[in-house]
Amino acid sequence: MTLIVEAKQRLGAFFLDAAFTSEGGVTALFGRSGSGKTSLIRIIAGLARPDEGRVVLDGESLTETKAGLFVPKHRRHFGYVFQEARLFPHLSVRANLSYGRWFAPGVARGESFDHVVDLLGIETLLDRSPAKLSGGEKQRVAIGRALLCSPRLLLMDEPLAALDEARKAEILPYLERLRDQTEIPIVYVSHSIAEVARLANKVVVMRDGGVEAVGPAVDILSRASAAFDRKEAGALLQGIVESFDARHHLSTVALKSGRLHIPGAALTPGKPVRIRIPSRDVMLATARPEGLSALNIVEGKIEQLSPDADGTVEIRLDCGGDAILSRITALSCERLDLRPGNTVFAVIKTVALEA
Ligand SMILES: Nc1ncnc2c1ncn2[C@@H]1O[C@H](COP(=O)(O)OP(=O)(O)OP(=O)(O)O)[C@@H](O)[C@H]1O
Repeated sequence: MTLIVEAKQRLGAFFLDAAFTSEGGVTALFGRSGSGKTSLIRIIAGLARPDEGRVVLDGESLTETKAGLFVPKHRRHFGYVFQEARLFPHLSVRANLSYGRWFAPGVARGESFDHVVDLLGIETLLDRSPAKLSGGEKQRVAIGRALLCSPRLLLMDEPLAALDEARKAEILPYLERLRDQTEIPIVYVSHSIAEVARLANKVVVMRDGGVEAVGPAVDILSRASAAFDRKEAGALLQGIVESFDARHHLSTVALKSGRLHIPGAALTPGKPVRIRIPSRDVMLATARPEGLSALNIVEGKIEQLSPDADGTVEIRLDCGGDAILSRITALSCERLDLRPGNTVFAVIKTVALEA
């Protein structure tokens, strides 16, 4: 699967000028509110025509302004999931799901009804009406309906934004299954680092209508960027579960830089996992600390210091090939006399497991 997107469009005072390609999996369009994510996904969907540009899926041009070509939305055979589930209130869940089938092209390979119901865990909801579903359940049904249209591409615009944290946590594993168990490529719009860190293979960072950065999730999310919410910024690392200590409820995950101990869920040894370390939860020490309750202390070399106007500094460490970010005050940075090339010890307070 190859998707090529190039678009220039003037929208009032806003100018969208963005391009990216996707090779399948989940491609996240990530950026702050107003950066142009929805405008770009509307162009991919065929809901809007760019002033200049093209959308090409597997060699087939769907939008090609130079040639005056524009395939309308309903003939693109894409699936859509929006922030609000938009189910038909007068139809049961089953009828809502079956509705999608009407729009599936006759010869489409398609997911079977039973498989989609199973994938999304909605079997017990089939005879209910949408009014009797929670927000998370409605959204799972909306995803099911989109899947049953046998889409060539699934476009998801902030599908979790309207849900509270508990509902988000409930639905994320289903999105992971969707990514891992179907071959449908997904373009996923979000401004949440946690969601993108968990789901995306590739990340396109949008800023002021343009593409600020594009690349594998693990690389992009570990970079300092103005597009990231300060509270959420941090490093994303890839590791393998080594062991689980049932007595202490602690998993050990092997990274390039060593091992991290992660409290909570029992993880299966051998399983690849993604780990996110928020930069504000990483303290630095110039000597290996002793007598500290923190379980995770990693040695690294300072690669880069990026001071901010608010009196803090983001420090990027190279820890044996893994990048770890730390945000500390400019005063601490001065007192410790931190400079590029120095060896330091990162004291990690929290580690979030993303998959
Ligand atoms: N039809 C339009 N006319 C004028 N301005 C527009 C139009 N559509 C979008 N804009 C402007 O373009 C900018 C980008 O909007 P867009 O909805 O693409 O951003 P976004 O990144 O999806 O934001 P959010 O995360 O808040 O949904 C905004 O400043 C918006 O006001």
